[in-house]
Amino acid sequence: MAASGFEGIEKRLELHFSGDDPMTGIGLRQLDFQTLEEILHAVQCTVVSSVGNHFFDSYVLSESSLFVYPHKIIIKTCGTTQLLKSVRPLIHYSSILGLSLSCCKYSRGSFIFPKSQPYPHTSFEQEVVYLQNVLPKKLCYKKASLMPSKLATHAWHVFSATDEAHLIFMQEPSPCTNFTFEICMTELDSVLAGKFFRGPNDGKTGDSAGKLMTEMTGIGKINPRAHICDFAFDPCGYSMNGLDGEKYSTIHVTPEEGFSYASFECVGSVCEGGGYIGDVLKKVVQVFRPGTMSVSTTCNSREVAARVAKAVEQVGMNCRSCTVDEFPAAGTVVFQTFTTRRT
Ligand SMILES: C[S@+](CC[C@H](N)C(=O)[O-])C[C@H]1O[C@@H](n2cnc3c(N)ncnc32)[C@H](O)[C@@H]1O
Repeated sequence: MAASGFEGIEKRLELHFSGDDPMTGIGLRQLDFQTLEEILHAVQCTVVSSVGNHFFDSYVLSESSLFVYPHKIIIKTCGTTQLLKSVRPLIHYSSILGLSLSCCKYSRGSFIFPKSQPYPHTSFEQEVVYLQNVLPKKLCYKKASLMPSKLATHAWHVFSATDEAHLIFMQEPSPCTNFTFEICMTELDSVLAGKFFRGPNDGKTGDSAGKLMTEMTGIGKINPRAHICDFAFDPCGYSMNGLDGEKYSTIHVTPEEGFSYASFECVGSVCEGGGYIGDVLKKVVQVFRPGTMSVSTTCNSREVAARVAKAVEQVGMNCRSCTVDEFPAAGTVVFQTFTTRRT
């Protein structure tokens, strides 16, 4: 941990691969555990728990989460991890499976302790230069953007790069557009944050203490359909991955006073309807009651972001800013910030 405190803000990397995989159809899921551990070693984190379903494998990490789909990998890490150091080994090991990188998306919020970040994460400029050096030249449609907000300490950093084939594939119309929410919450309600501390010598494992926190905090009710893989750190801290068919969700909590932070991320479909999206957001706000929250929505339609503002305002938060930008292959990113309404 940095001398100042634990850096909860995650870095998030999503890589898409193309290539024929006639033998197995499971693509990247063929990467064995030892290979994944080697890749994570470069990032400076380890696996603490894992579970998979028919569609993907999910891993809770010492610093956040990893999701492995046949042609897509998502790694989210916090603390002082060096997430971008996973790109080179992932390109290498996927090529052995006959897969080649076709799209890269990198995003993160503003670090709480930016001076504690190691290379290549000391600045967004450095991260972008690093990515441009390691990515194959065919990912030539690229863009880096810092999306500001009215809150001086909250900006959203996004980089995306794609090859032509993936760009064309992403532009094909689809009846049910998918979206991704990346939610960052700070200044958590201290009573609610207290539920993510373990008692001294509680006699529980990380798994059993995690299960209890999932139940006691209401996290288990956010998506009752999801199969949850949870883990409680000692003396405090919590991570979970939710698996609902091919959709994942993930929550990470740093409950310490002074730098408390929680994140929620999920994928969904606009066809699920405004009611479902609003219901999920309201439940998330009620689990943590944050002072400040940012919601980054990645989608090909702007309609979802309007539903976000409506739902979050109904649970006592005011929208302070909304920034919109377009990225090749990633689509439209809408970055909204909210603060608790003072009564
Ligand atoms: C890994 S979790 C969740 C990280 C997540 N990005 C977040 O802050 O929302 C981090 C919390 O677990 C605590 N923790 C306890 N032991 C830890 C360990 N061995 N590795 C990482 N975090 C640990 C940290 O102090 C912090 O409160």
